[in-house]
Amino acid sequence: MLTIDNVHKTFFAGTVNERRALAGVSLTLQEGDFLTVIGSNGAGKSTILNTISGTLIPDTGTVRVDDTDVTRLPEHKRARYLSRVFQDPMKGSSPTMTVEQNMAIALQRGKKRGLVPGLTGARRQLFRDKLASLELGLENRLGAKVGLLSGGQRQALSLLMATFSEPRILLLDEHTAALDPQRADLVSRLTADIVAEQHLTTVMVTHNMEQALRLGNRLIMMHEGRVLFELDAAQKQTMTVPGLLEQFRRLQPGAEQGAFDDATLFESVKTEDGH
Ligand SMILES: Nc1ncnc2c1ncn2[C@@H]1O[C@H](COP(=O)(O)OP(=O)(O)OP(=O)(O)O)[C@@H](O)[C@H]1O
Repeated sequence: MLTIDNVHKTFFAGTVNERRALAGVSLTLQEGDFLTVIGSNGAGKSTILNTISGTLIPDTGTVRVDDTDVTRLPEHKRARYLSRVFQDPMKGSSPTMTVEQNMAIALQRGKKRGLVPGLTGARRQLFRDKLASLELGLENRLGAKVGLLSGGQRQALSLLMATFSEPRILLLDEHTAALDPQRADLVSRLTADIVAEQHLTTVMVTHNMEQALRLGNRLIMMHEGRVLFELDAAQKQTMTVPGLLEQFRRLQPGAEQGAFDDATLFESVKTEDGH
C-alpha cells in the first residue's frame, strides 16, 4: 500500500554544503506492516519520513500510496490519510487548550472542513473511554489544559490523537526519545497496542535498537542515504542488538561503532551483553 521507489534527495546540491540525504531508497509496505527504521546519525531516517509525509519533495523517485502517485502532493493534502507523532511532546497538541478540546480537533482531522464538533455528552464519553485505555488517569482530566500534563502524558495523548481517525499511514519520528525510560516504555507499549488493534501501516524511526527489534514486523538499517539491510518478522525474532551491530560492521567494515553514538543504544547493548 506504500511504495517508495528509488528516491534520491540531496540538499544544497552543487555547493560546498552539499548533503546527500537519500541515495536511492526503495521500500514496499503492505497494509498493516509496522516498519522500524534505525541507522547512524545523518543516515537519512528523518528524510525518508519527510518524503512520505510530503514535508520534502524528493529530487527523483516516486512515493505511491495504494495506486496514487503522491510524490509531489503537498503535506497538507496528505493529512487525510497520514498522521505523525514527533519526538517533541510539545508538538502534537496545543498547550493552551484543554484535553477535550485537543481531542475534538483530532477527531475532526481528515474529515471535510467545517467547525470543530461540539462537546456533546456522547463525545465526552468517547474521549473518556479512549483516555482510560492509556491508564494514566487522563479520563478524569478532560477539562485540564494540556500544558499542565507531563511529557509522557502529553506524548501518550498525541499518539491517541494521531490515531483517532485511523490513518492509512502512521509515522512515528523518534516519538519516545525525549521521555524518561519508564514513560518511553509506556508509550512504546501503547504504540504496539494501538497499531495492532487498528492494524495500522506504520513507519517508526528510532535510535533505540532494542525498541526497533521489539516493535513491528519489519526493520531496516539505513546508512549514508541507503538501506543497508532489512529484516523480516522471522529474522527480527531471532536478532539481537549485538547481532545488528555485527551486521552493520560486516556491511560497513570502514565504519566505527561510533556511528551509533546514542546513549539509549549503548544502554541496550549493555543490557544485551549482561553488564
Ligand atoms: N533540511 C535540511 N537541510 C540541509 N541538510 C539536511 C536537511 N535535512 C537533512 N539534511 C542532511 O541530510 C542528511 C540526512 O539527514 P537526516 O536528518 O535524514 O538523518 P537521520 O538519519 O534522521 O539522522 P539523525 O539520527 O541524526 O536524526 C544529513 O547529512 C543531514 O545533515
